[in-house]
Amino acid sequence: EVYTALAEMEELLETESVLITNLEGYIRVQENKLNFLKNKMDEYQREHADASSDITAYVSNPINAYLLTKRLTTDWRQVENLMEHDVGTEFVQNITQYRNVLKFPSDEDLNGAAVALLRLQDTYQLDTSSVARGKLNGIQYSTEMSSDDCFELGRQSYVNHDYHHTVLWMNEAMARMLEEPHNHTQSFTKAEVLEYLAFSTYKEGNIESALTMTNELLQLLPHHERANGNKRFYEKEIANQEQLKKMKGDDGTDEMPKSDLPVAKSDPGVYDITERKAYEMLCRGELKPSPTDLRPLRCRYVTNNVPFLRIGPMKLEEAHLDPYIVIYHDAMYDSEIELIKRMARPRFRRATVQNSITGALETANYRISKSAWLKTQEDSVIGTVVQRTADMTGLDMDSAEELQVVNYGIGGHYEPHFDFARKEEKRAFEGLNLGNRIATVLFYMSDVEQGGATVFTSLHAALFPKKGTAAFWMNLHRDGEGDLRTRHAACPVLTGTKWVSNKWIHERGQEFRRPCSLDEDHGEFAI
Ligand SMILES: O=C(O)CCC(=O)C(=O)O
Ligand SMILES: [Fe+2]
Repeated sequence: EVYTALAEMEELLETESVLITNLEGYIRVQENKLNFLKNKMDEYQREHADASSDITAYVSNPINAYLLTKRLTTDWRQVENLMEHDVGTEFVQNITQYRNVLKFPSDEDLNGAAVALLRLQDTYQLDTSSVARGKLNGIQYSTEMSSDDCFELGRQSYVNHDYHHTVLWMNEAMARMLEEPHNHTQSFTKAEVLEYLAFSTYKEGNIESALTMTNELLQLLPHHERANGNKRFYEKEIANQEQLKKMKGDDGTDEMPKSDLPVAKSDPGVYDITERKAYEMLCRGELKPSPTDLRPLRCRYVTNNVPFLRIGPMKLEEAHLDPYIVIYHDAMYDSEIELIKRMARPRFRRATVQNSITGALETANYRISKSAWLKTQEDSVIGTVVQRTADMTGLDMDSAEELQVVNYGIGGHYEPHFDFARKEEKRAFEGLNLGNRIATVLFYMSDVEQGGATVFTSLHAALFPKKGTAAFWMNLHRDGEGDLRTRHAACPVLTGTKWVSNKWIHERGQEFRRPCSLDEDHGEFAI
């Protein structure tokens, strides 16, 4: 599928350009054909008018008699042939051939792109009408959605049983339809929107509104069979509910739906929010560290006792103290980034996750991106980057995985996860025999216009991508146990594109560089 990475979406524009040229050609030959026929018709009309003014005189002239006969035989045959001849066949055939060579999105892609847009809408709390007007998080972009686009997004949501978004987008389609009364290319009717709206509103639990909309639909189409059936059903449901209320002696003053969700006891802003909420708030930049959290964080030049770094020390910025998370600046140069992207592009595959029970690699909606692996030996530039990673971390690279290059497409994200394998994930890294993933180095290979932060859901820390920087943290405590506080996620990309590379370093070979210890002391490691 193409929607999972922006790099592949670019190819779709090439496809579109070929299709436009083809359509232009088709329209041109159709126009030529129609122009020819129109000229013929004018000629016939002219002669015919002449003849009609004095029919007897006209046919008594032998030349006219001949010409009339000719017009209705060979000339007319030519017209008929042309009418019959489908000048478009060649162009339609072209399209069929393009399908084999050009990249075309599938229905699955359309669904993926729609779901991604809705995910962005939820995560960044974007209001429907702003999105439809091309405004994302307060920034106005040039694209707007037509009523048809809104309707299609509502329909996709409906197909996915996502009634919440169906209602939002069908309402928007309706509002836009009323604003564009002279739109002749609209592919849907008011009655259709009402049907989607009524049913989804019912599914969302509002039967009264569903009934009102169904009645409105029936005013337009009184014999609509399904709507009539639904109307009876909604009326019966409402009657049943009233009956139930009466039986319970409910006086109607307590209409709030009850919930048996636990009620937060302590500060709800900090402790009782679910991880999902924290994730989304971090992505929106709403959960910021307090000044007391920030005060001890420092920036400095480091040499890590590496001779090479003594000549050119690296810029280190502390992002979190315990667990220690640092950002290295200028960790990857633009020329290296360009080469790495170029090498990765042709090898992109949808990123997979490991099934914790079977150990099998599979795709999942909670990780949407494309990735490729680059070996250290493939190019001296990769070798340089890996050596720099060794210098930055003080860790041995022999046990590290290959460089994983990742590109996120529309709404691409990776929900909260650990990079290390937990005890129950016995089959993780099976066969490697290198131990668990002791550390992560995450290179940012692009700026991201909006969204795309890496967020640590239990630390409430967010790292916003900056091209050329690299984040580094240890995933394991000194006793080898996974550090649960390193749980992190990649927020959906709202606008722009996001490229990162992961270098995952394993336990083997680090015995002397990061000696283990029985206590789970997670003090600063050697850098
Ligand atoms: O892209 C990011 O910001 C984080 C990616 C990540 O956590 C991963 O690939 O394991
Ligand atoms: Fe990760």
